Amino acid sequence: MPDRIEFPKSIGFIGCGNMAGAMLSGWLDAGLPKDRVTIISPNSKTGPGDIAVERNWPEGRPLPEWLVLGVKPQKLAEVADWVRPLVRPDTVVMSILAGVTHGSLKARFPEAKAIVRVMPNMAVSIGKSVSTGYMPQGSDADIQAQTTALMEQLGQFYWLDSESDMHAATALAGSGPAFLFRFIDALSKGAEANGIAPEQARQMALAMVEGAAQLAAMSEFDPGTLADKVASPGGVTRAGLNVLDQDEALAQLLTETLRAATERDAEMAQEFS
Ligand SMILES: NC(=O)C1=CN([C@@H]2O[C@H](COP(=O)(O)OP(=O)(O)OC[C@H]3O[C@@H](n4cnc5c(N)ncnc54)[C@H](O)[C@@H]3O)[C@@H](O)[C@H]2O)C=CC1
Ligand SMILES: O=C(O)[C@@H]1CCC=N1
Repeated sequence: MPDRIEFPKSIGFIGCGNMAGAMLSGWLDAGLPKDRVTIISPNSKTGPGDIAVERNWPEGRPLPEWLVLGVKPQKLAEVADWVRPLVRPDTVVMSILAGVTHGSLKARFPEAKAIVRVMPNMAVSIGKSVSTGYMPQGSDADIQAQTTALMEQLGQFYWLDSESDMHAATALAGSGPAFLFRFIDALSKGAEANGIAPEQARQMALAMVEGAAQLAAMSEFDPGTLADKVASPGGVTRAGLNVLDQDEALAQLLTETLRAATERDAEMAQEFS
């Protein structure tokens, strides 16, 4: 468990859907007091922790110290015009938007004290994300430290030196859970095809992945070595690994998967910045 931190006195969320909502849940669990949070979003009535969702910044409420941008990248242009007045010289803007560059955010919110990009994943809600962050060199060290502290409440956190690395980091750590969910689904369907009842196949596939991931995380051996430890010569596992390893089928598939996601993130940087 990370140390308990001093949360900002006030945090606003512009958009609080799947991802920003999961971050907020994680922070509430980590001790962020609800009364420091303001959520603005057009659709729902309440957000995580039953916090009321507002349509506009509530009249008379002091502007937030930190403002988390949680809308889709496609919405940024539309949202920026009315969000700009909420951003003052003492506001830190945290963006979770895929692709959208620091420079573009700076151009939209020139008054901000600092702009920080972070790329979380959905496991923030259980404190198990692996997230990355980017701020240009020479950025305010205190803000960087506060960002680290905030993000470490949600799992592991790594700063990237180069913003362009955010593309590959987003593909691996941001999108990665979706790839793994597909993998679990495929394992489950494979077991079904071999006669295991669907619900049991799903539960077994999930439990196996959870156990294997924890074991790999705790092990002194790297995953490649662990795979070989499971496989007896001429045995069951080797027969399966031969399929995955034939012409490096799985390695190639995942390389292509990550390349496609990385390239899309770079494209989005052009489209939405
Ligand atoms: N879903 C994920 O696993 C991850 C998503 N992200 C980023 O998080 C951002 C949000 O993605 P999701 O949470 O998946 O989408 P989402 O659709 O669940 O959330 C977007 C939220 O923005 C709200 N919204 C729409 N128009 C708005 C407006 N004009 N003003 C205020 N709020 C508005 C929506 O009502 C919704 O609650 C994206 O920029 C995405 O790149 C980053 C990492 C992982
Ligand atoms: O799919 C997306 O664009 C976002 C970024 C990473 C996860 N979801």
